[in-house]
Amino acid sequence: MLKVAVVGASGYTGVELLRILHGHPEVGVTCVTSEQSAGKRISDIFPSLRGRYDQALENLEPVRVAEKADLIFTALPHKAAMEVVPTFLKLKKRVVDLSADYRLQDAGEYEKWYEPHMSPALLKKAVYGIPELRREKVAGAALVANPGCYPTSIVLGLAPLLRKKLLDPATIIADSKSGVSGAGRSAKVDNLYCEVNDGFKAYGVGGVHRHIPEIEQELSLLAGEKLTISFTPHLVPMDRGILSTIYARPVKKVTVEQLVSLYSEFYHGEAFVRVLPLGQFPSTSFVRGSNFCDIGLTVDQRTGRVIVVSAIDNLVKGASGQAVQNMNVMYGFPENLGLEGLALFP
Ligand SMILES: NC(=O)C1=CN([C@@H]2O[C@H](COP(=O)(O)OP(=O)(O)OC[C@H]3O[C@@H](n4cnc5c(N)ncnc54)[C@H](OP(=O)(O)O)[C@@H]3O)[C@@H](O)[C@H]2O)C=CC1
Ligand SMILES: CC(=O)N[C@@H](CCC(=O)OP(=O)(O)O)C(=O)O
Repeated sequence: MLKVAVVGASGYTGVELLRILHGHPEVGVTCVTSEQSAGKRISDIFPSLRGRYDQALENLEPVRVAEKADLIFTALPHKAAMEVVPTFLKLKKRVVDLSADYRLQDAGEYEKWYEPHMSPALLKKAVYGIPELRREKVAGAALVANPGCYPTSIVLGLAPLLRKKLLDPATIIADSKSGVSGAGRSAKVDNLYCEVNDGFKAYGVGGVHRHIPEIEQELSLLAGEKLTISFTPHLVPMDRGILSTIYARPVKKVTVEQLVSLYSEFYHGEAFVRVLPLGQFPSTSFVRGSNFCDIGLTVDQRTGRVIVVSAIDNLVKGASGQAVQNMNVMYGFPENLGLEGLALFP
């Protein structure tokens, strides 16, 4: 039995990890932490866990956490994660970090978009964990940087076209919409019911969202050249889900049939990427609660642009499901263990 700790278990991605790990036959959760609710039972905060996870939330004391677990999921805000991850690694524990702290390879970029990095040497050692694209490196990693939710939907959405160098890399526009759980569980006026329930808004407009360097890093690696993108996130009145609509100009004429066959081949054998048949496009409802990324494809006949629509659940393939998928790869478990049975809502 692999002993795991969920650090930040009182947050949305933390409780989603518990939901998923409950169905994982190889894992026992030996430690859960919280900042404000230490001492309370986790099932008092999330009553759906009653009878399954009733243990007390602990304060985050890294050495104590490390004593109790072999693998630690850090489901903390950025900065809080890099305050503890180096200690876990020093104590020879493996870490899947759900925050943004180890996703960028370049400390200067991290400082530009976030703040000065506290353990820049670890940026080179961390593996950006999209298993479909980097399975072997994930398998041997001590520290996996679990990707952001928007980046997951965009990187999986563009990987086949970029690897085959079929896109003009200067023409990519990604327009993404997220449910409100993407902003986390802590109280913020912008996320109150009356602020979000009856409207649909863009935010981070004009190339300022902190996921931009992460998306550009990964797309540039796929393309084999440095590229920039236009990215605009939107907040939608729903709990969960991300839908990204991505536009780009192909370098040569491509048909819809060719696109569907390119993607079907690229993702052949992947448990969690579903390329939809010609003429079909995903909805966030298709992937709700599951670890799937659904992708629909077409070519705009008037402009010649390729259009990719990808849908994920931000808390599952966009966070905790992908984290468990990474864990499965790291420990040699079947990659879909504990993930296959997640609800398929009709
Ligand atoms: N929500 C999403 O869809 C996604 C989130 N992520 C990333 O995953 C991480 C977790 O996100 P999410 O679960 O949404 O966040 P939440 O705000 O819902 O939860 C954060 C958790 O961290 C704890 N915490 C906060 N600050 C500290 C601190 N200084 N020391 C110790 N514990 C602390 C909180 O405890 P308490 O409850 O006591 O405040 C809570 O358990 C973030 O980095 C986020 O950006 C990544 C992909 C998707
Ligand atoms: C709706 C919403 O607010 N979403 C968050 C992204 C959540 C996320 O996954 O970001 P990190 O993992 O990189 O922290 C945002 O736009 O900041």
